[in-house]
Amino acid sequence: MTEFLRELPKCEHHVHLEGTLEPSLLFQLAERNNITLPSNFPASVAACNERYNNFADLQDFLDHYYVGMSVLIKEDDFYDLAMEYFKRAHADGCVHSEVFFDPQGHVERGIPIHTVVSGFERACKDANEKLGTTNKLIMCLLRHLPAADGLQTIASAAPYYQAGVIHGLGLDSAEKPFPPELFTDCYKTLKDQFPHVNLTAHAGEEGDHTYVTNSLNKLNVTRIDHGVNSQHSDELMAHLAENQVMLSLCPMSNVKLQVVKDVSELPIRKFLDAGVPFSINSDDPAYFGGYILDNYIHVHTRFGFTPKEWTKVVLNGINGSWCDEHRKAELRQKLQNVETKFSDLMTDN
Ligand SMILES: Nc1ncnc2[nH]cnc12
Ligand SMILES: [Zn+2]
Repeated sequence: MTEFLRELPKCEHHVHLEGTLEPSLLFQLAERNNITLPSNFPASVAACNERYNNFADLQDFLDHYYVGMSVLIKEDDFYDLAMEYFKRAHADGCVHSEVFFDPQGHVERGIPIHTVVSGFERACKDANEKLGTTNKLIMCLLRHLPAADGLQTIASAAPYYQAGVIHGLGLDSAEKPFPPELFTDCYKTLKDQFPHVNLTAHAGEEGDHTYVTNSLNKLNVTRIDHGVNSQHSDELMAHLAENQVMLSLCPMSNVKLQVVKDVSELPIRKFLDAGVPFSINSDDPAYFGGYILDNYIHVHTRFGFTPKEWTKVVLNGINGSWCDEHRKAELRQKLQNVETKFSDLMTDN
């Protein structure tokens, strides 16, 4: 079954490039860039891994994550970070990734947005040429910063949206007490300027289901990142299913950040049965102990989806991706090839 899960042409829609910073690369970059980490930062790879098993909640993780990213200084650092992720995801059978990054976390440290985007863009191109994967960049706004800061960030990123280098806008960082409606102007401003831009937002991770509803209604997003708390509103569940609004779920993240004690407590079977589309993602894999395939395996061992159910999940991921129709058709063909290869597994319901 693991081989079947590996070979499925998986799409990842929820991964923060800064969250793919493995401790080994973090220390390597700290040395390369002469960065002294704060004295309370874990001093070794082993100490990092121990710390990563003990996040109290989202904020506790974020406090560490923002310090971790301080080792990223040069264009090559951003390139190396993204390229490591693309190689790792490819080894897991991920064929298409839509990746978040947090420019404000770099610009506020004096790193020009151009340095960040150029490094990531070059990695996207190289991954496409060398690995055959397709990749899209989604810029996120940090919701703990004022919307005015978000508007400035949007203005500074306009050339990259114009050039098609950045494809989407997201909203991340501490969810409570920063509800989506604080960023209505930011989303509207970008969408007015670039009507083809794709919109998403983190919602319903720690915030309740109204964060999901308000992201849909006030920000006009077409996708929701996490969204697990949608389960508490029947009306919202029906809306998500009827309008095929995809949730980008991150099972291992939800355990590490204490949203649930175990993946088995997540409403994944409920979403599947209700026809709410979702994809399975790694969020911040360097911090949460697993990349995309590990997340698939965690879900499989808890929910025992049949191969047919898995192909449905993967098909929903392809359909919910922001790649063009030609690429989607290619990915559907890859999925059919896997179904043929594993036809002896596909006989049940
Ligand atoms: N899981 C998460 N939720 C909100 N913001 C994030 N930034 C990185 N990971 C995040
Ligand atoms: Zn996230």
